[in-house]
Amino acid sequence: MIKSSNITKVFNKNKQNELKVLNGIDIDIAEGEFCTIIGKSGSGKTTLLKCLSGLEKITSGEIEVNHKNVVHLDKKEVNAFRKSDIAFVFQEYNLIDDLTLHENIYLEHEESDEIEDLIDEWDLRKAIHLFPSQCSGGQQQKAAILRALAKKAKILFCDEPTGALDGKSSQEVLSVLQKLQLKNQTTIVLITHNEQITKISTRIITVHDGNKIDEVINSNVELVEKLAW
Ligand SMILES: Nc1ncnc2c1ncn2[C@@H]1O[C@H](COP(=O)(O)OP(=O)(O)OP(=O)(O)O)[C@@H](O)[C@H]1O
Repeated sequence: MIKSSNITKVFNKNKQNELKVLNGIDIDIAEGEFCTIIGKSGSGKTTLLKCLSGLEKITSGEIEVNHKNVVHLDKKEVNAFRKSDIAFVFQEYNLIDDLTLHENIYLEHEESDEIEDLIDEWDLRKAIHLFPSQCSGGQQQKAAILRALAKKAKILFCDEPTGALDGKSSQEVLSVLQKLQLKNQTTIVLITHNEQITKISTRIITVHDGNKIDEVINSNVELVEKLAW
């Protein structure tokens, strides 16, 4: 489903401030997996996620996602791929400032009962017609996750999707992600600093200084509801 071979990423290549951030990473994630990427701040996790999802161009190597080689797509093809194959939850939410949370969530997709139910379950209704600047970080993060879920993509990339959420909200969000994985076979690749999330993952990849230094297949995956948050 998501396969990378020896990918490298160098920012500002051949300039004074050249920075090698990925040093040749191989990844092979099957359909329906819940894969977490962990590692210290600055180790290259976000860059890796952006490269795997086609948001950032790699310097060398190959990436195949959903049977498409995403490295050699032209701009139009990359846009089509991003629109149809994947959804991305950004660490900084990336909501549009002058649209309400509701407008952000349904920017590209029709209103749906599933999303409306989650707006209620996640206690977002009271903020739904406010602009991002009028909302808490947690409310913005929930809206960013709902915008990604509204796409119903087969692959979901999430960069610290519970970073701004308290324990209860984290559990609610992760429970929805786990259901998508278990029932719809959605493939989830998620960056986290939260140890708990590794327990609900099928695969845990550790990145350090741009290298994959560890990979664990978890044969004892827990249900979100069974964990104490
Ligand atoms: N667009 C860019 N231009 C230049 N350098 C960049 C760019 N994006 C990231 N970097 C650098 O790449 C390195 C890795 O950053 P990255 O955001 O991938 O790390 P991370 O592991 O996700 O960190 P965190 O856990 O703090 O989010 C950092 O040194 C960062 O400054």
